[in-house]
Amino acid sequence: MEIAALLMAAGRGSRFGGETPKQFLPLLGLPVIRWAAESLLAEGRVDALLPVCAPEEAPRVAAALEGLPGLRPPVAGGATRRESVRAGLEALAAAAAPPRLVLVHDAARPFVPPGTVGRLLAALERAPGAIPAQPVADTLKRAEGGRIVATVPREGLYRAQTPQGFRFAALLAAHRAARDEATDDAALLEAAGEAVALIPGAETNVKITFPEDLARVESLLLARLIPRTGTGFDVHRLVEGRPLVLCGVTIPFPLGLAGHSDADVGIHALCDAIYGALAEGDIGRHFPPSEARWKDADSAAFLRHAAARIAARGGVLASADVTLICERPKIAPHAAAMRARLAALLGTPVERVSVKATTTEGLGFAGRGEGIAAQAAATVLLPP
Ligand SMILES: Nc1ccn([C@@H]2O[C@H](COP(=O)(O)OP(=O)(O)OP(=O)(O)O)[C@@H](O)[C@H]2O)c(=O)n1
Ligand SMILES: C[C@](O)(CO)[C@H](O)COP(=O)(O)O
Repeated sequence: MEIAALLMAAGRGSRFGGETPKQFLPLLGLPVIRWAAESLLAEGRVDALLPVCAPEEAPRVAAALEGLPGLRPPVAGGATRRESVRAGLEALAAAAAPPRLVLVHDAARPFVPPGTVGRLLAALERAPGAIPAQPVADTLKRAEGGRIVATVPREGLYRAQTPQGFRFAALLAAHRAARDEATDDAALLEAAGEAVALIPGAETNVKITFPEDLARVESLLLARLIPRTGTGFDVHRLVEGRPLVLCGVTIPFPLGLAGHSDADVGIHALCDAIYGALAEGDIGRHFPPSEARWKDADSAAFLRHAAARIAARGGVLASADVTLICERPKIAPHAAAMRARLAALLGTPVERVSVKATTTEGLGFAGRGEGIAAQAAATVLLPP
């Protein structure tokens, strides 16, 4: 194996707070750690990805990283970041073929700027260690008891980021020799008297430390996403002896809609709009009417699937708008409940969901009360 990467995820996120460690929180629908891993692997240079996490988090890490190329089973971390990295390095050292180079990346840094890994690997041809870093731009003060005691010259000062890259043997030796704590791995190589090169860092390579960092990263990612819009249209016939289910809400009415599933035209049109925005076919492709298991099915399952497809593509639903077309029943009294139900199924704030209705002025099949139609539009923000 040439290049391995340790993905550090054993921290508790005490400065961030909350029940769930920050690296597992959702960021536009995907866990932070998934963004970190995908952006680390995006340049296609890493042969093995070794997550390091608390033992009880192993199932959560495996689920979050499922399907990524080169993924290895998680290694148990320690009480400090240094101990966790050491555990990961020892696991690599015990492998049949230890790597020549190793990258160490924080799972709490979800956005590795493109080109970073290539620049690190190139720098490792000249030095045993290399890290991305940003020059300090603010004036630095040292303070005691809330009072400034000195202004620290900022010339030559940098803020260290990850991923950090190392020749594996050099980093392993530095960790094995380390006696003191260190907040990054470069510090251990420096202490061992080894050269560590700098490559340009980026302001977008944020480490999520405090809650406001998550909001900052979310807006950075949103700015990179591309809006894609899809439309959907569906019609079902009104018949006796069936419940009337529209946009996930059962409405008292003497007739119901006929169909293979529960024939919820609103949800069907919205699913098609979402699949259209994703360019992933239509509802019939995902849930063929030829399959008996969808007979009388609750269409809620179809909409949950469409929402899961958005998340799987790393996207987010920006808006969903459904128009029901019928003379009767009147939709307005039920529109709020329908919006709430659709939003719950989509896992999205209700403000992003709209349900409205129109008649056809008595014209056509809808005007004659033979059936109900629905049209929908959905806009999804997707990574490029
Ligand atoms: N014992 C530890 C501590 C930290 N980390 C990882 O190292 C990265 C950077 O650490 P930091 O931001 O300090 O995370 P936490 O230790 O979780 O945060 P805090 O210090 O606020 O508790 C994170 O991805 C974190 O999961 C780790 O693997 N093992
Ligand atoms: C490794 C690191 O992300 C480089 O900036 C940072 O040092 C981690 O430090 P923390 O104190 O554990 O947040």
